[in-house]
Amino acid sequence: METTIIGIAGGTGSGKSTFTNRLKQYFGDNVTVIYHDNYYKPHDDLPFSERQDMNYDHPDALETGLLVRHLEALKQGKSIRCPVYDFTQHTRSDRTILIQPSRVILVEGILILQDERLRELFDIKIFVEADADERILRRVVRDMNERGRELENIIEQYLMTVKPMHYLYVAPTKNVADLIINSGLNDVAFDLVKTKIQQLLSQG
Ligand SMILES: Nc1ncnc2c1ncn2[C@@H]1O[C@H](COP(=O)(O)OP(=O)(O)O)[C@@H](O)[C@H]1O
Ligand SMILES: O=c1ccn([C@@H]2O[C@H](COP(=O)(O)O)[C@@H](O)[C@H]2O)c(=O)[nH]1
Repeated sequence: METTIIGIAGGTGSGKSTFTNRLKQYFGDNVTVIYHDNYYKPHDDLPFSERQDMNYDHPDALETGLLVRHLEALKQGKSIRCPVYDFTQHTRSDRTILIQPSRVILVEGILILQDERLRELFDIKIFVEADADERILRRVVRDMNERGRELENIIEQYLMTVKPMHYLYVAPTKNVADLIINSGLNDVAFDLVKTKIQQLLSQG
């Protein structure tokens, strides 16, 4: 089976999960989704207070080599066990998820287009664009509701690491994207990518 891998990047809060999850909801088991976020390095050897202050927006924070090996295995028709990251604890959980190979694989994450090995594996590279003020506002709401964070901590992390790393490592990757999408809720972009995936699935 041929495999097409689509990378979906964008800054934090840009709407890349929203866009990816909409495709997953539409295609169900015909499409596999892998989140780079699940490949954050584990730090259970450190106390929570130290884990809280780490830079999670630098490429070195992620075990990207493992993701590369997993994508290569999926391309070869092998299943993989994907790690599961726990954002409330800032470390990897004990769980893994069994992921089966499929015709189309979506890979989502802030830094996926920054890594040359991943770029080589992607057949289509998408960047979801959104203004910085909208992204941080969404992140505040999301991190407080879903990731157990407090406002002060979100603001400090944003100014110390998230914002500078975004401009150093994430924003420049817009230039290597095949497609730049204005918002994760963009219906035209959704229809275009949906049609492309339908075409790939019908080719088998
Ligand atoms: N265009 C949009 N308008 C309003 N809210 C949005 C939009 N895109 C995403 N959101 C909301 O913002 C939050 C973060 O979006 P998400 O897709 O998780 O971002 P990312 O995966 O890029 O960090 C979610 O609660 C989502 O529902
Ligand atoms: O332990 C961690 C690991 C990551 N983060 C933050 O997550 C975002 C990336 O996730 P998005 O869903 O794209 O927003 C990244 O900006 C890291 O700062 C974290 O806070 N803690």
